[in-house]
Amino acid sequence: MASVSMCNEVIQPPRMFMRIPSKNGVLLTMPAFSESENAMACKLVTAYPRNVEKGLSSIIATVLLFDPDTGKVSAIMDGNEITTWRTAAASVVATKYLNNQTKTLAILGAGTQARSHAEALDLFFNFTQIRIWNHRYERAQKLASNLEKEGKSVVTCRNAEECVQDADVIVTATFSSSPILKKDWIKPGAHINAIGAGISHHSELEMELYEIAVIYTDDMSSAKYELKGLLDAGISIFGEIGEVINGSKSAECNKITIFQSLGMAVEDLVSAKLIYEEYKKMKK
Ligand SMILES: NC(=O)C1=CN([C@@H]2O[C@H](COP(=O)(O)OP(=O)(O)OC[C@H]3O[C@@H](n4cnc5c(N)ncnc54)[C@H](O)[C@@H]3O)[C@@H](O)[C@H]2O)C=CC1
Ligand SMILES: O=C([O-])C1=[NH+]CCC1
Repeated sequence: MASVSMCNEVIQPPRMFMRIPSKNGVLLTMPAFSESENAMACKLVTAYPRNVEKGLSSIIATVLLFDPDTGKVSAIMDGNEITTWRTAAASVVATKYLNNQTKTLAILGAGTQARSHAEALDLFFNFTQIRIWNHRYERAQKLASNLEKEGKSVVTCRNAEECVQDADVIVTATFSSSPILKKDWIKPGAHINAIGAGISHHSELEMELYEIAVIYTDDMSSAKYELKGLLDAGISIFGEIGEVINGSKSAECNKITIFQSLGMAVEDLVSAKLIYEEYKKMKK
């Protein structure tokens, strides 16, 4: 039986993955309950990297919000925007605690998460420069031109090494199943938000980088399953971002830090509850 992340007030079992190899897709079910919010939800989210060729999002999510007192469904809502922004919001928090230099932001990837990370991180840290690399260069150019319309200073790079050189904060947000970020390219003290994945959550960064960095994650009980590849290779996860926030773990800002984001159901839960409450106010 899988262990359940159950602090005093949140119940969040490890999510279920149903892989569909013939379609190169995966369906995840992500339930959570919060005592203090008196809220219960379950996100259903699919990841189909090849959807891009069909003009669809590669991540498609739906959130069911329940009345926690009866178990009755109170709302079914689109979960794409929730997933897009709550993931970037978690990276903003990680960056705030794990980095004290925020001049240059480098983003590897140019899809939905790359965009939300550029916007959310820049809103909070006001970078001097944002650099973008993507394996399809035209997509990097397209994202850069959209961000420039919002008045941001953006540079596109032809290779990932050039993009991350001397960067203070790095985001990886791709479907790459082989490393796109290497240890030797990164300056001491840089902070990495590792968001994306191919087959496993930790495929975007080379193993040597994990070996020298201090690794944080969002949920240790999920990490036992979803970061098994790292743990089996003898690499340890230093702690949760929440433990840095509550002071029980240190923020090793002078070292290379990695926030290995998995995505938590409780993030979707609180976002969905907020949206539902705003919706009810509007209907009055
Ligand atoms: N940690 C979390 O909570 C979340 C993680 N994700 C992950 O973030 C990643 C990006 O998601 P989205 O931005 O929604 O997808 P997207 O499809 O909008 O963007 C994907 C990006 O990866 C690039 N890419 C695709 N295959 C690649 C390859 N083999 N090598 C290098 N680059 C490649 C694409 O060109 C594009 O720039 C995915 O791995 C997804 O599973 C998504 C949502 C939440
Ligand atoms: O937390 C999340 O929603 C996801 N994590 C990886 C793909 C979608």
